[in-house]
Amino acid sequence: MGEEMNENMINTNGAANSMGDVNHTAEKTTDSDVKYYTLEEIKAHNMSKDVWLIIHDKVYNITSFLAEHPGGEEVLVEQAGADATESFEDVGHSTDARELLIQYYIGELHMDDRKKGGTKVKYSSKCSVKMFYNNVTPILLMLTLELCFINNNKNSPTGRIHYNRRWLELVDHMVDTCHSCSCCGYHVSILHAGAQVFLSPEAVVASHSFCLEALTCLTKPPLH
Ligand code: HEM
Repeated sequence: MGEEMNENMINTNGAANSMGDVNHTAEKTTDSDVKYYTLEEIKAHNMSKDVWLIIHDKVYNITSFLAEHPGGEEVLVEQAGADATESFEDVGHSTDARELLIQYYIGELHMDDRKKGGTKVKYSSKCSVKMFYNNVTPILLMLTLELCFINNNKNSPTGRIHYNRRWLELVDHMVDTCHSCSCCGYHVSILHAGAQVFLSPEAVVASHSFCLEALTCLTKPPLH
């Protein structure tokens, strides 16, 4: 069975990590009742009606979630009793998916079975390039839009107000869809009109459609 945490063990509770991981243990247990499971114990729960997974050194009993998983039961059963960190992160699960995890949390992977340096997923250069383009492209697009608009409408105050309204809607939308990056928790911040807006790749991707919408809107004559 799981081993109670002793005083010499490192407490991983409450530590915000760079993976955008949800902090479960602080909500579910106190320091003294964190359960530690060995890899051997976890491996035993590898059947389609009994599935435990390790994600970022945390142990989840997801048996009751199998049928609800939007990505299907099969992918979860394939990972049963093992470390699913990499597959979980590869899919690029949303913040909602990460929050869902909380209710299935049962404990921590035993310290002796943890990989040195933690289970940080190494991102391929392809992923970094994708993240760079996801984050930088819409910002450049928005700046270009703004410059074009200022250039074309400098003599039209109504046009400027119209544009500002679109811009604010755009910013609001980004705030609404603010997430930490589903693969590494990375945030990008931009400063606009005194308000700090946090962008994640997901929010940025969402903003693409808004940028295009704004572009369409700006190409129409401003409302008078
Ligand atoms: C046990 C923890 C897991 C939870 C709570 C979870 C939750 C979710 C949720 C809520 C979604 C809907 C999309 C989203 O919100 O991101 C999803 C989609 C998906 N998940 Fe999971 N998931 C888990 C583990 C995994 C694992 C280990 C794999 C891979 C082996 C996986 C593969 C997928 C796939 C392929 C999709 C569909 C993505 C798509 O259609 O865009 N999931 N999951």
